[in-house]
Amino acid sequence: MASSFVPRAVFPTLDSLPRSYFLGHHRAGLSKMKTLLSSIDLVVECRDYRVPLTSRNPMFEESLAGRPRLLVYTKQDLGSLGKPTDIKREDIIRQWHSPSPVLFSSASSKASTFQILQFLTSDESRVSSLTGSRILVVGMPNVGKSTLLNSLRRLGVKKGKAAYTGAQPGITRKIGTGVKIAEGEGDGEGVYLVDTPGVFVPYVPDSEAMLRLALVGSVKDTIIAPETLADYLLYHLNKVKPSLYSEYHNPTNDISILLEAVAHKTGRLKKGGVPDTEASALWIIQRWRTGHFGRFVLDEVTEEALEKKKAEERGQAPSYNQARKAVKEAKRQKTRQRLAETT
Ligand SMILES: Nc1nc2c(ncn2[C@@H]2O[C@H](COP(=O)(O)OP(=O)(O)OP(=O)(O)O)[C@@H](O)[C@H]2O)c(=O)[nH]1
Repeated sequence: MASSFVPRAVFPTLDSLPRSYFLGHHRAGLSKMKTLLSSIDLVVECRDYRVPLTSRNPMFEESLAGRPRLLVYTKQDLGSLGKPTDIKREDIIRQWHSPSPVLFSSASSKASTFQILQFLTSDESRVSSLTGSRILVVGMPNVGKSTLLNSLRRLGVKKGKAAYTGAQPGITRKIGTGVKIAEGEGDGEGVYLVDTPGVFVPYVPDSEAMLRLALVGSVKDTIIAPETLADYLLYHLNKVKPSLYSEYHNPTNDISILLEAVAHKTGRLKKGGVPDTEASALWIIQRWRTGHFGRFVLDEVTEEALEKKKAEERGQAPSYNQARKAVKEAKRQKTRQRLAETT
């Protein structure tokens, strides 16, 4: 019976999970951003609303310091129901970034795009009178940078799509030349947005943080087994409201039971009617990413959690080299372990 169901209190630590997804084009993108900085008036850093703490990439703060920053929390529609708890969370996020301004956006909300456009076009002091204003849009992979750019352009200069978007990370590979999102007074003037490739954090401190980033789509779906990711989603669904998947099964902590039920109900079956659990896992994950199976935040955003996160960052934010060393050491350990198991 549903009333006797007890969700898992913790998700197990998965030591074998990769902790890095820092690719060649991430590093190249970041270096190019640094070289552009002198011609940039403002940095818009996009973060995913569903992982406000986990999606912080310290490399943006380090590499792009010295320029004013606007924080835009994207995909608000996937994490907020507009309830008092959501509004409280947004207040905490604003306080966290103060004095940098913070705005929240949903691709489907013209009002949120309008608010961002107003901000980007209103501060006269940022606009250089000869070249117009140049704004760099940065963020983790798949956070919605290109979508935001297109929405701003549509609203600001009534023009169509200028940047490719897609459900998997890594669609934008190169830094663009600048897309006009608002007209200026003279020739060549206006507000220009420069789209950039998403850059992943060099090292993810724990397996749960990696699962969160993978669940929101910052990591390609081939990096973590879909069943593992679906299990992590189930852990959250059960914490939020197990009835979110009642169409498929009664509350359960066993992902294989849920995946089999989904496979049968949606026809994801292999030869001989065997449930295709991998395809079912991918389907559940995709459905959640598009707002089905509930709209909620994966990070715990409370004043205490924020203080804890800040203390952790002060104490142990690893440099890129330290992170690489840690990844290499983890790989070495794995190889040693494998060798020991085979001898
Ligand atoms: N529901 C919802 N989906 C969004 C929103 N913004 C973007 N998306 C979706 O998120 C996915 C990624 O969007 P992109 O704009 O391609 O992300 P990006 O940050 O440019 O990605 P990279 O190319 O990896 O840098 C797409 O499937 C978008 O449709 C939003 O506000 N709400």
